[in-house]
Amino acid sequence: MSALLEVENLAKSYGGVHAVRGVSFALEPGEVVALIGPNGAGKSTCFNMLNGQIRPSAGKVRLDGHDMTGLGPPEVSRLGVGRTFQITATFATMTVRENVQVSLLAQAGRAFSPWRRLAAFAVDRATDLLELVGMAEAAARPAGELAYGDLKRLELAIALATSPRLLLMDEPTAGMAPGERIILMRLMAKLAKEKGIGVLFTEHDMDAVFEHATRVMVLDRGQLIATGTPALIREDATVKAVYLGEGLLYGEPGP
Ligand SMILES: Nc1ncnc2c1ncn2[C@@H]1O[C@H](COP(=O)(O)OP(=O)(O)OP(=O)(O)O)[C@@H](O)[C@H]1O
Repeated sequence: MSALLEVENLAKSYGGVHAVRGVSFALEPGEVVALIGPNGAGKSTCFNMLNGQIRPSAGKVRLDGHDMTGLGPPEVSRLGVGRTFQITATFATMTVRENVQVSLLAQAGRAFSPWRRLAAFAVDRATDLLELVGMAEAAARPAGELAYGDLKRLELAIALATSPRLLLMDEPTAGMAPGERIILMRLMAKLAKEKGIGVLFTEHDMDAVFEHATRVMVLDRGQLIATGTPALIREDATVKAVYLGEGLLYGEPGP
């Protein structure tokens, strides 16, 4: 049986710059996998290839055994790959619920139009999703009024509206207060476990990585240099060497 996500020898070059080279891994339903690495390691390029924003120079990406290499973001999304971004992508003047409804509408293959009555579309489903992320009470508020942590939870509901089997999360806790980070990461882990969603996330906060990832993959200069449990990665000599001086693995300042 094939894994949920299979990545085989994925590569992307820009002229002479090998942003990503020979990256291979698999991800199973319910797994929460962190993709970490120093600045410029190739994390964003990998993500952009997985959701179809960038066409790979070489390699294959399969979802449930179906080749999705080279497909664009709408097709990739329809196949079941959701994504949240480092900079949240919501409509500020719409209510929290309407933001989720727009995503549900798009998922149903219907474009948003001012003539269609958005207010009546899939209200229950939108409310269920907001409940799932703990945002039901804010349903009628304009998204632009939300605190940052709440906005991230709304963004998660928007991504879940596409019924993803694989969720790509780009630095999910960036810019959040420590308490909010814990809430979001626990929610992500719970959703993965309960709904069997595979999660791949990038993160600079190593506490979040070591506490919530079931597996950690380390990229350096475009190549995977280590893969393993958080405990193994924390003690890996090669990984330590890559991060030496950045003080990232243990939250200590560099020399
Ligand atoms: N469009 C592009 N043209 C040329 N080089 C690029 C382009 N996009 C990325 N690169 C290069 O590819 C490498 C990987 O970049 P990428 O943004 O994927 O790294 P990253 O791990 O996401 O970094 P960060 O943690 O800083 O976001 C870098 O050397 C970067 O300069």
